Amino acid sequence: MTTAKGLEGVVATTSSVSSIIDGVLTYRGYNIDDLADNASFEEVVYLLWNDKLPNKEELTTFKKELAENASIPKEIIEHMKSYPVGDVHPMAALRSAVSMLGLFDSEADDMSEEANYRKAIRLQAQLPTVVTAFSRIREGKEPVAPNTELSIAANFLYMLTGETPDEIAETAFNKALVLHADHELNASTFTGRVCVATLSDMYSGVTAAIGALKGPLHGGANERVMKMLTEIGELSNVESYIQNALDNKEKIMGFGHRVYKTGDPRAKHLKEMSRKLTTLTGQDKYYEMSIKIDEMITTQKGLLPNVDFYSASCYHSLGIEHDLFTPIFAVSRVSGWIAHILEQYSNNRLIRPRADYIGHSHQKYVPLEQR
Ligand SMILES: CC(=O)SCCNC(=O)CCNC(=O)[C@H](O)C(C)(C)COP(=O)(O)OP(=O)(O)OC[C@H]1O[C@@H](n2cnc3c(N)ncnc32)[C@H](O)[C@@H]1OP(=O)(O)O
Ligand SMILES: O=C([O-])CC(=O)C(=O)O
Repeated sequence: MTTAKGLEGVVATTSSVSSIIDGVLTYRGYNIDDLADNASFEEVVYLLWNDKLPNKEELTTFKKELAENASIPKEIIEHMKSYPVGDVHPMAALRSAVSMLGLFDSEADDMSEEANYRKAIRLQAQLPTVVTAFSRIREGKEPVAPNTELSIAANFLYMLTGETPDEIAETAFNKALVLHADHELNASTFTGRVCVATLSDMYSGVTAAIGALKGPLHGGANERVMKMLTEIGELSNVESYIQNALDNKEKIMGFGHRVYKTGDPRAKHLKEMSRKLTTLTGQDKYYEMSIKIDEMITTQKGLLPNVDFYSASCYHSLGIEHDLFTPIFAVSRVSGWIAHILEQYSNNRLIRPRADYIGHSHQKYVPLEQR
């Protein structure tokens, strides 16, 4: 048996959802650069699930289906109100609420293709509502009901603040959602696929994936990037802060990637968005600090920024609480998780690798009273 620590380089499945080939990311064969510059998030979700871009009529119907399914059961809102104030991370709240959504879905265990598609719509539509409702509840405010006239991007910001966002904010947020939607066999997607490969239900798969995304080596890195920028505080502090972290062999959040060694193609879009948004909102110091960190890490470690690095200053400029950054990742990535879950169901085999046993052997059982 050969072992690959962290399954590095192991090809665990075939997939036609997204690809990373020679550093180029595509969703269903469409280059991410084209999608980021031109597509709505809803178009991308449709593409991921249906293997084709929607025409106008299909998109209108799809958006309507999503809008009509965005409300969440009042019991889930009441449940969120009972969480210990100040102690609950929004990713933990999201993980619990998504699991709970399954309790209120009478089709949760219906594994037919039709029921799975209806659940996909409900999950995609409801995740933004859960995240924004939790954010308001912990601030002592009532959740804002989804507005069926708005796009997913605009609706998220609307439900968060109670105000319809301007075009700049909506466009930027839409682009961020497009860029985060799918990413081949990343850790959370793999987790979701492992879960449903036992023929477990979609809610279990998405709940498991949320748990995997939460970690700082994966989706949780974007919140940590902002923590680092906040701790640094000023451009003049970057050098000593980063040098100290590197000397102490600490990992710098938002840098490095298991697959990309010549750069994450999403980062340039987020870098430009960060430049624009920080300038517009008078927060340019966060962009300047990010550029300086980027230069230092690239020069000293040869590591490049990943999707989580510049997204942090983007979301900060949009006035979003820092611990909501990873839940926002989930609001987008649920589209990719679902595409992979549907692909797994359509050609399933249990995922069960082996472990190379390195523990004790030939141990002799000693009765309790003799130990
Ligand atoms: C959406 C996403 O999930 S993108 C990734 C988000 N995560 C982060 O930004 C967290 C910071 N980055 C990392 O921890 C890593 O680069 C990962 C987890 C993304 C990829 O890791 P792997 O491919 O497993 O590389 P691994 O962690 O083994 O690192 C290899 C070497 O590079 C170093 N390294 C990797 N990333 C970093 C970093 N961000 N800062 C400093 N050193 C780093 C490691 O310390 C290690 O050095 P060593 O060989 O001297 O021990
Ligand atoms: O692919 C990965 O390992 C992590 C990543 O960038 C993502 O999930 O977007």
